[in-house]
Amino acid sequence: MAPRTMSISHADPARAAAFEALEAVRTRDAYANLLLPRILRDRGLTGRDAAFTTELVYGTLRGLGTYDAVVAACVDRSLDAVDPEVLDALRLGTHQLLAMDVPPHAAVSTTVELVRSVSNEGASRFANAILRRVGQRDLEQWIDRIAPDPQDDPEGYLAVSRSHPRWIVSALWDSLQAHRGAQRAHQDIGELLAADNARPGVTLVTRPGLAAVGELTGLGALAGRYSPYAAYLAGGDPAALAPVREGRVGVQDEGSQLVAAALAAAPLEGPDERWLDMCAGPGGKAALLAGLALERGASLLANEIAPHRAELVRRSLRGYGDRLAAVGEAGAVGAAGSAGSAGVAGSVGGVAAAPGEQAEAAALDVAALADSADELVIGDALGTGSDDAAVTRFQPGSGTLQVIAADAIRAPWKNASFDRVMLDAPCTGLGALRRRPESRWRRGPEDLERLTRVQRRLLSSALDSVRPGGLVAYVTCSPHLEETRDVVRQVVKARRDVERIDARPLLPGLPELGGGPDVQLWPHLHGTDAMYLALLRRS
Ligand SMILES: C[S@@+](CC[C@H](N)C(=O)[O-])C[C@H]1O[C@@H](n2cnc3c(N)ncnc32)[C@H](O)[C@@H]1O
Repeated sequence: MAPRTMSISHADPARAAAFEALEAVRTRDAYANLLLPRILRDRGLTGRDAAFTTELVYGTLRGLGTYDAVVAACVDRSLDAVDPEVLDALRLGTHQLLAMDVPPHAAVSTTVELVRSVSNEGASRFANAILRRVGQRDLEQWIDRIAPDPQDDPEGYLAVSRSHPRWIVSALWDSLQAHRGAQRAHQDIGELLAADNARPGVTLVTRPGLAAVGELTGLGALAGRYSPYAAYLAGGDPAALAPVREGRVGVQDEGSQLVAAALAAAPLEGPDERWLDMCAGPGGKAALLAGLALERGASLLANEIAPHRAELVRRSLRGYGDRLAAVGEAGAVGAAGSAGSAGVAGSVGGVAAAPGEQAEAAALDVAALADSADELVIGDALGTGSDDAAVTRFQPGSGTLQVIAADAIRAPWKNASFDRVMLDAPCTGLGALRRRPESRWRRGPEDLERLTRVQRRLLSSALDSVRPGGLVAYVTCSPHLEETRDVVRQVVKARRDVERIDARPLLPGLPELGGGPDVQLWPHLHGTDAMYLALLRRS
């Protein structure tokens, strides 16, 4: 990347940074939300320039489907025949012309300059001609002109006008229909897709026992609408807040908070001492569950197949380190020690991240990370072994936390070991498209077969792991019916020991939760990611 950075350094710095990000997303499968802060830092962009670049990158990636259709209508060849670098620049220019408050002459001239610096004089003349055509209409006029007739082809119309791949429009519409009925689905689909295109605000989560929402409202945040642990940050960098740096507060979508809290709140007969988070990386739900477990003297085992993500789980739990050390339990967090064959992630209490690392970890949007490519790691394919020694160090009922790295399909713990199990399964992430602007263009329906096979196996393993009478929460950040309702139905049907629980009363105050027993949250209705929750009891 270094030569490219140098070659465009004389172009407008904010736009050059946006171009660099777009190119990395296209060529290296980079994640914009992880990459952009580094690019901004490297180029010394702050304040308004950083905000401009961020909007340019996120907006362009979200609007890519619409913008490509507009550009395609302006060129006399297929888009495949346009130099990919020139096409990236044209996308950036189109976003400025159609969706940003940038004077048209500035949008065109700066983009032409950018093309000149990354390509040649001919390409810059080409870009100039195309962008002048783009600028002849506003977005609405372009959509009228290029999108299919909404009466003849409603999905095709929405795909172009709301910039989503058609298969995603279709999957989201099916899910809305299943949960809310045909009429509401028809009314809602446009709003849902629009919500995917709006940048979400930053939601904070207070770790129970370590911070309270009042501390955050005192710092200018607004108390969350539904989750008692949530606060909305009005602006600014969450990593700059002391409670975030200290690991007492995290960044987490309110929907993720609600499904974790629902599992903790579900009535349970018998002991309530051993909790398991089966697929815990990077640790957002584990950190909330940890606090809720500790409040009642229960212990949490947080498991994650990928060792580097188990390390993120460990970091997300770091705020509990001192408390646990003070309890002084044998085998408490801190006892797990060195890695076994499965890569035990190590102790929470004993490891202190360097200050820089802490700030970086704090700045990570855990909900965004949950959909990184790693989530498609499939346990059985990797053949990760187990670490029985690590699991036996787990001390139920003594208020301990432990992080291990193992394949939950070949669980290293004994059957019926746990009272409550969270299974936040690897999924397509279609419920969090607003957070990951590029992900809609990366996923394909072909991902589903592999994912649903893993999801079924993980859910069977979760049900084996919980004791009779114990509870399993099956959660995805996707509303796709195949990886939510269908997975649960198939697994429950194949067993005689599972009862479905109505999850709706466990999310008090939330409107429009549908007919149950499962809960599907929606960005356009609840302001959360489209989290799915099914609650199951093993009989
Ligand atoms: C949706 S993410 C979990 C997000 C997490 N619960 C949170 O709130 O931060 C799914 C995780 O499951 C992990 N995973 C995938 N297959 C697994 C397996 N067989 N065993 C354990 N973890 C697995 C992925 O690496 C990924 O970190």
